[in-house]
Order: sequence, then structure tokens, then C-alpha cells
Amino acid sequence: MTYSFISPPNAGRFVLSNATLPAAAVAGYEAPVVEGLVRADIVIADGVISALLPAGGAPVELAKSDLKEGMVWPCFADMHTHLDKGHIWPRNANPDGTFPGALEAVRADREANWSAADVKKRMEFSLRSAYAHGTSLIRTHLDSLAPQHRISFEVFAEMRDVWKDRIALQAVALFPMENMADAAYFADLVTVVREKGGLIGGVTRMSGDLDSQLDMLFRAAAENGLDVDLHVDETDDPAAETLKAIAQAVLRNRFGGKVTAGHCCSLARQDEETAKRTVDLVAEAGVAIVSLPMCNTYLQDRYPGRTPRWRGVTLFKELAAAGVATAVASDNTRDPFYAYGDLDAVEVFREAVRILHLDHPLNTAARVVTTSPADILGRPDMGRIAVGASADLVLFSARRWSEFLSRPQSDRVVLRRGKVIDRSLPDYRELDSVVGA
Ligand SMILES: Nc1ccnc(=O)[nH]1
Repeated sequence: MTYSFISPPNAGRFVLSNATLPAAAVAGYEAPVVEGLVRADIVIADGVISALLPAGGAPVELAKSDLKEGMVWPCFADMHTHLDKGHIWPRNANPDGTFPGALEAVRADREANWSAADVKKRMEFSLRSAYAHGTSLIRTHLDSLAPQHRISFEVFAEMRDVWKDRIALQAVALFPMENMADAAYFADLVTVVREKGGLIGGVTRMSGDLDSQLDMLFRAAAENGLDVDLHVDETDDPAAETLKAIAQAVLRNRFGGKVTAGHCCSLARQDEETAKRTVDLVAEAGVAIVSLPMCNTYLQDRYPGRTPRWRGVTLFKELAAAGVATAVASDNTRDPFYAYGDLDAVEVFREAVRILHLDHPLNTAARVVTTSPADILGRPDMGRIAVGASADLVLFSARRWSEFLSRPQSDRVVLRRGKVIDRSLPDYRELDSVVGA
């Protein structure tokens, strides 16, 4: 077991008293808010939050764990990951840390190694880490070039079932949109995605064919009842405007499903007016945007011998201000697209606050790894603290933002259905037999 700062009672009914909650991740509770934080007693009965009461207001006869103002968050939602690629770094590193370097290293590794057993072993390792850190909802993209789509979606469906009581899993088929030209492949891909209950995705690129590709994608999605989650404009080239084309295609096709666009880095490289027009179109089309700050700072503006001059992230604040649903997520972990990471939403949040300046004030910042991604993923029942919700909570010693954001919070306690879980992280040595050391 890892060191924990507190040991809540192993009781059917108990109170987490004198807790500090991020108001943005709490529903149906009114109390004075100071920089986005509220005080409360949380009553837990049979694994469910049965009451939210003013701090110190819970019945005295109940077993209590006094948080002494420590924070309590809902379990996290990580809405853009790549569990199929995770942890291949020791086996196939990115030679220079660039985007082309990542593409090539992943291609080589996938073609040589991605059997069902290999994908499963690494995916499980990632899920165990995410679970230990306090995450309960994950969307992963799956590299879906033939024949990998059939292998990875099969493993995903098995993992979704095995993990269903710990982490709710969603999967998106990731493939270059040009490959839709191969009609047999695209039809098979859509079949697999529909059968496994996934989403259709893809990487958009500027080309004369983009609009017709998007029309074909949205038509296939509509006909098969699929939502869409795309990799968009992950480049420093201001001429990359596929986000605009996506918003236009959603409106042109009157697409009724949910659409998410990830990355959208080049938006931050365009002049104000060009970017503003796209932001407004994205809002009108109802496209949700997920920013991947850790991966973006790693891959973007990386040139040999040159210090990066921009942060790589999209216009997060402008999009949010325009009414666009926005969130942040992990993206890659220990693979050629991002050499580091452990699916720890606290790390993602901390880095996002620093990179995107979500601070001063931090009033609603907590939404970006809780309510916002849960809503975008169609799970408004998750990622929030509310009466009637499952007591899936993360307890911290930190009382205020300054304390929370200054340490890794390694001594946090995770409750699932009101019970403390074992937060031990899997040992990297377990992966030596598949990826080497
Ligand atoms: N940032 C990324 C782009 C494409 N594929 C990935 O795995 N990651």
C-alpha cells in the first residue's frame, strides 16, 4: 500500500467532514464560494453520497473522517488518451522528439509488435495506473489502420467489460482520412466500430479532398449512429484550418451526433480575425474541443538546437468564452508522441493550469478534468459530487489551490463506492517482457 494522509472508516455509513470541494465539480449544493472552493460535510451511505451538508453539520452519531479542510474531488474523466500505444517507449523511442519521429516510431512498433496480447498487457498496465490515481472514465483512441483495427477493438471490448466496475471506457477509431478512399477498408472499419460500440475518428489534413472526406465521414457516422472524435491541426502551420472545415461540415450535413476535435494547435498561430471566425463557427456547430497541453508542449515547436518559442496549445480561453465545450486530457503516455506521463489527472490538471494559465483566479478550473470531459463524453452522471452519485471520490491533504498545485498529491486517498482502494502503482518491471527495460 502507498502512504495515505488519512484513513476513512471502513463503515457502511460515514461522513467526510470539514472537506473543501471544487465548486465547479459539485452539483446541487449551495455554500459560500472562495476562489471556486466550498466547504461541506459529505455523508456516504452504502457507497452512495446521501447528503451534502454545511461543514460541521453532519449528525454527531455518524462515524467521521475529519478532512481538516482537505480537498475532496470527484473521480476524474480523462477524455483523450492512446491506451494502445502506451509504454512502448523502451521498445521504440522517438529518435528526436518530433511529430514525424513519433509517426515513424509508432508505425514500426505497431507493425512489428501489436498483437492482441501485447496491446492488452500495456492497456491493462495503463488502466491500473489511471485507476490508482483516481480516474473513473477514459476515452482512448485506437490506431485503426488495417489489420490493427480488428485486433485493437477486440482487446478494447474485452477490457471495457473486465474494467466496467472500475473505469468506464470508450474507444475511437483513429486513421488517416485519406484511407477512406479504400471503400472496403472503410466499410469494415465502420462495421467494427459499430459492433464494438465505439466512435469514428481520424486525422484531418488540408487537401482539396477534405470537404468531401468530411461529408463522407459524417454521412457514415449518421447512418451508423456514431459520434465523432477527430485529431485536428496538430501543427504550428497557420495554414492548417481543418477545424474550420470540420465546423462547416457539421453544419452543412446537419450532423446530429456529438463531435469532438482534439489538439487544434494551429488556431493559436493564426491572426486574431481568422481565429475568431473559426472559434465562432466551432461554437455554432457545437463541436467540443479537447486540449492536450503536455503532449503539445512536447511535440510542438521542436526543432534541433532551437529553444521552443510557443506553448503549442489551442486558444482554450477564447473557445471557452465563446461557449464551446472545452476540456483537457492526458493524450499519450510513455510512447513516441509523449515520452512521459502516467494517466494521472492531477498531473494533467497541474500542467494545464500552468501551460494554459487557468489560474488567477482558479474559480472554475477544476471542471477541465471532471464535469466538462464527463459531459462531453455523454456521462453527466460522472465527474461530479452530488447527492445520489456513487461515492467515487479523491481525498487530498491540500486545502487550497496553492497547496494542491505545488505537490504531486501522492498521498491522496481514492474511494470507490465509498471504500478505500489500494493505490499501489504497477511496477514497470512487469512490462519488461513485452517492451524491454
Ligand atoms: N498526438 C498524437 C497524434 C496522433 N497519434 C497519437 O498517438 N498522438
